[in-house]
Amino acid sequence: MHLPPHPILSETSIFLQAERISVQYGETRALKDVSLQIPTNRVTVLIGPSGCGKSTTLRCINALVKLSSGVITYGDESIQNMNETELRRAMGYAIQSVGLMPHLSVEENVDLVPRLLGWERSGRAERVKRLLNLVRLNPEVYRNKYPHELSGGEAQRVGVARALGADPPVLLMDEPFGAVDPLTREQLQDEFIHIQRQLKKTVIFVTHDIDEAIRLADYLVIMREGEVVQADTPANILASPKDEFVERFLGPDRSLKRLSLFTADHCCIQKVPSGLEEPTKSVLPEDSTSCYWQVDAMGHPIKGFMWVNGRLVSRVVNSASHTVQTYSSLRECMATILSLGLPAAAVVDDEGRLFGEVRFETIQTISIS
Ligand SMILES: Nc1ncnc2c1ncn2[C@@H]1O[C@H](COP(=O)(O)OP(=O)(O)OP(=O)(O)O)[C@@H](O)[C@H]1O
Repeated sequence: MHLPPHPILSETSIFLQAERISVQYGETRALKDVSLQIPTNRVTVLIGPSGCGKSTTLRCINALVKLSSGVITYGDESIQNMNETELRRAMGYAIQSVGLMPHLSVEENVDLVPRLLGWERSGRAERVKRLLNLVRLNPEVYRNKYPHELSGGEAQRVGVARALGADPPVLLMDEPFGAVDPLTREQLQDEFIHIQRQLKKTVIFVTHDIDEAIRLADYLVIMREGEVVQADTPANILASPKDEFVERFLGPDRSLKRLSLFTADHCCIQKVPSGLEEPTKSVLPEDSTSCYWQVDAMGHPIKGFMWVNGRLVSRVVNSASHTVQTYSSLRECMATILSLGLPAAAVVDDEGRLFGEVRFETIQTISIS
């Protein structure tokens, strides 16, 4: 390979790589001598302006497009030489338009690849249930629905569950969260991070959205006109964009974007003043950069307290939009802090119980460091 070794590439094994691949569609050279190494068990995000060759790269990896030259290898084998069953076992594919079979129920859609691979029927129903739970769709509610009965976000979730159907080590995702509103998109990103922490797949993810890319990528590949312009960790790219094109592509708010690189658990403080009762003066010093969190009997936050001009003032924090998860980005933490006007955001666990807090002061230090 002629690519310089890269830290993220040397700390993970490389199983999948493209070596000098080109693709010609008639007069159009969609890919020009692209070399890429995909870090195993990490998320690689391909991004670049429309028509730069992102989807073509993904389709080459899935052997849906014929290479004009070059080779893609998976382990020791050329993708081109793998048969359909081998490919299906190795790679799950989720796309923007979801591509669910309209005449099949949710269960049948998720079960599609395991069934085609001839897996035992007995274990498959259980697997569908587990996958639907994983993408946060209640199997009892959704199993027998048909695609036309789903919202855009629900359909995308089913698409992801289907791509995970046969438990492939590699997941190819082409704008999988493209066709939904920004709030649902953010929710799907959160869930994706949550799932990836558990499953640790080798993911190749195509997106148009630079914020999504920075948030999800371990390894970010910026493409332009059929070529790779820069491939590195998002932190390195934000710190040193290679040229003016990359700089323009990242946009002017690079320090704010850096906050998307970290999640709440990165700087969450767990021992924070909290209790079932409203606070007394003594539990929270007047110059505190922390909050006192009042919780209910289950440990769910109800109110956050802070000092304002010598008075303890409270804000209601009893809904998901008032709190953040351990895997929420610091950018989301910042938004929550600003919208509530508290010095910190309450971090909750999967059951919605108080886990700790992320302080404005800490975020500020990270954003300028
Ligand atoms: N089937 C095809 N036949 C002819 N040209 C194609 C075909 N598919 C893609 N192209 C061309 O190849 C180039 C790369 O397309 P590709 O879809 O890979 O880009 P992209 O970066 O994924 O774009 P977008 O972000 O708009 O989805 C474009 O110029 C496109 O017009």
